[in-house]
Amino acid sequence: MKENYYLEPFIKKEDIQKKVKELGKMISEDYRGEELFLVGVLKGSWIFMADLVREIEVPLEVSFISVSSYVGETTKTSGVVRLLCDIDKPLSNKNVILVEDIVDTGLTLSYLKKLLEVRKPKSFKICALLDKPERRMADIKAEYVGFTIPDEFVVGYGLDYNGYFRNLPEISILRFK
Ligand SMILES: O=P(O)(O)OC[C@H]1O[C@H](OP(=O)(O)OP(=O)(O)O)[C@H](O)[C@@H]1O
Ligand code: HPA
Ligand SMILES: [Mg+2]
Repeated sequence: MKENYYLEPFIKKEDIQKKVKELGKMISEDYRGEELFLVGVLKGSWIFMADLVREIEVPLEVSFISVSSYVGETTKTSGVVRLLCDIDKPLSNKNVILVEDIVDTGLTLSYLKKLLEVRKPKSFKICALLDKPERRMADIKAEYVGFTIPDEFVVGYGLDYNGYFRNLPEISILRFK
């Protein structure tokens, strides 16, 4: 990757951990006595998903779906959501929570909501670590949100730019020089 960028610290590792615990607690209380089927949206949600499931106390299964719309060296969506790999199990009679790293324009989640709701889950909710409401193009809302953030391109904790930075334990704003 070219070195024409710098990272501005934004959300500390400890603050992410605290928020993930809170989300896990909220979800555990809401689904007490029930079972859950969590669907992670690859690749961005994989780290968040791994931490979140360990904070949820109700019995649960995990699956993943892979889609992509931000392709290459860009901070703008292509506007076209591509399904790369589908879930491995039916969703009928499951309490589904779709787990996302970020809701930005909302095009990815709006595509996924339409795709999955026709499979007749018992219930369907969305949990997103980050929400960037200023950029919304589709009418979509997550029921569980970690942090509401301004219109900045962020990386780390699973979020990438051109495939890089997912491994950073904190979330930073990517700025170009
Ligand atoms: O609300 P939107 O504007 O649609 O943006 C959010 C989506 O974009 C990113 O995925 P991306 O297409 O970059 O794939 P990735 O998860 O593999 O990085 C992110 O992980 C969300 O899934
Ligand atoms: O701010 C972002 N960072 C990384 N990936 C993204 N996909 C949508 N918005 C973002
Ligand atoms: Mg991405």
